[in-house]
Order: sequence, then C-alpha cells, then structure tokens
Amino acid sequence: MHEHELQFHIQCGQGDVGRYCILPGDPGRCEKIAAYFDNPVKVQSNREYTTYTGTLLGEKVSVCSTGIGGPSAVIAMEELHKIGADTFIRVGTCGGINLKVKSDDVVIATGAIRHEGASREYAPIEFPAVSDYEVQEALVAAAKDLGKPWHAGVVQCKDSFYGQHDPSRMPVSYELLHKWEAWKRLGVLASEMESAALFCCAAALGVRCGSCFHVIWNQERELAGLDQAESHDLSAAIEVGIEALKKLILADRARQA
Ligand SMILES: O=P(O)(O)O[C@H]1O[C@H](CO)[C@@H](O)[C@H]1O
Ligand SMILES: O=c1cc[nH]c(=O)[nH]1
Repeated sequence: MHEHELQFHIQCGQGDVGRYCILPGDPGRCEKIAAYFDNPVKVQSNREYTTYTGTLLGEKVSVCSTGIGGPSAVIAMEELHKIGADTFIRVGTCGGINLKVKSDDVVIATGAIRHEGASREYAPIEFPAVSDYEVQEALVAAAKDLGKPWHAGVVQCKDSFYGQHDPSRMPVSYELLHKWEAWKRLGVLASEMESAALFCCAAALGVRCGSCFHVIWNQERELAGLDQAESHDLSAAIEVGIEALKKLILADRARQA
C-alpha cells in the first residue's frame, strides 16, 4: 500500500501520539478520558477515530476511539502502532454474563472468546486471545488501589450486538443460544466486542494490550430475578485504565533505569 504521511483512517502522523494509548469504542468517550491527561490536545477526528494526546507523569499518552467491533478496532491499533504506539488499554463497556458481575463493577479481561471474525485474519482459531500479562497485572493493581469492585476473567467477543441481546430472532439461534449456555457454564464474566481482535492483533504486532470494562447491565441477573440496574457512568473503568497506564509508565522507567 502507498505510504501516506498521515495514517489512512486515523489521520494522525509520527509524533501525534504517545507510546501509551487508551482505546475506547465510543468517540464521545475520548474527551472524558483525555481530561485525566495533563495538557490534552485534540489531534484529529476522522470516521469513528477521534484522537487526543497529552501527558501522564510527563510521558506522552493518547486516547483513540476504535468504533464498534473488531475490524475497526484493529485498524486503530495497526495505525497507532505504525506511528509509535506499543502499549494499549481498551477501556470499554460490557454486559455481564456471570451472576456475580453487577452493573458498575469493573471487569478486567484475562482472555477473550473469539466468536468474531477479525481475529481470524491474524491468528488461527487455536491461538488464544489473551491480554498482555503486564497490562493485566497493572489493571488489577489499579482496581485494588482505587478500591473499585472488580473481576478478572474471560470475556466473550462477538460481531453482532443483537445476536447477544436477541438471539432467538436470528436464523442461527441454534448456535447462538447453545454457545451462550456454554459461556455461562464456563464462568465467562461478560460480553463485549473488540478485545479478541485487539489481543490477536497485538500478538501479531508484538505489542502489549489489555482491557477493562464498565458493566452497563447483566442480562443473566435480570433473567434470574436478581437486582439489575442499568448504568452509564464509566468513571470507575476510566480511572482504572488511567491508573494502570501510570503503573506501566513507572514500571517501564524502572526497567530502563
Ligand atoms: O462501549 P464500547 O467501548 O464501544 O464497547 C462496547 O459497546 C459497543 C456495543 O454497544 C461495543 O463496541 C462493545 O464492545
Ligand atoms: O451488553 C453489552 C453491553 C455492552 N457491549 C456489548 O457488547 N454488550
């Protein structure tokens, strides 16, 4: 492909982003995340990709939205990596599956089920979509330090939001419903859409990636007649992501010293 000065989709170039990047799905979340940076500046907004850059502990950091789903998420990761990023934290939303996962909790992905398409263009299906260990450890330590309710475990990724929420309507309900039952029996914590693709893309690029999520709701708690509010306040997950990034910056500095 012809080399452009600016990356084709994110429209950012060398020097525009830091080594450390937060990846929300929603472009509307970028400004809220960038507000935790020192001196945040909006760099670019193109398609679903909005990018801000600032500093944390004096280190250049960025936030770039990925849009919804694996295909657009891996475009963001590929293009950010081309211009210098090598450490990524997805700060997303999810729906709880395991009954212990409640609205407003923070879920940290240790691994992601590859019930989606984009990761298959990076790795054979036998390859596990797992979070980078250092990022995962930083996220858990951040959640503990901040005293946020958290869970670490496997999340499920898929390409169809409505395949999760209205599976019986789908012509392939036989597959969606049976697999969902398997995810429940396997203790899967929550469902979201991008981590499997991001983890496989990160492995292919040799970069670090982890994910943490705000729990909006839990459809299984609702089915079981348990308390189940809907929450859209992402501040706990954002704070965990920011704190984890600071821990990674400090750990990287200590290693270099
Ligand atoms: O809130 P974000 O980060 O977009 O994440 C979740 O929300 C979207 C679906 O509503 C999907 O992208 C899913 O992964
Ligand atoms: O239920 C949910 C909530 C957020 N994102 C998803 O993919 N599913």
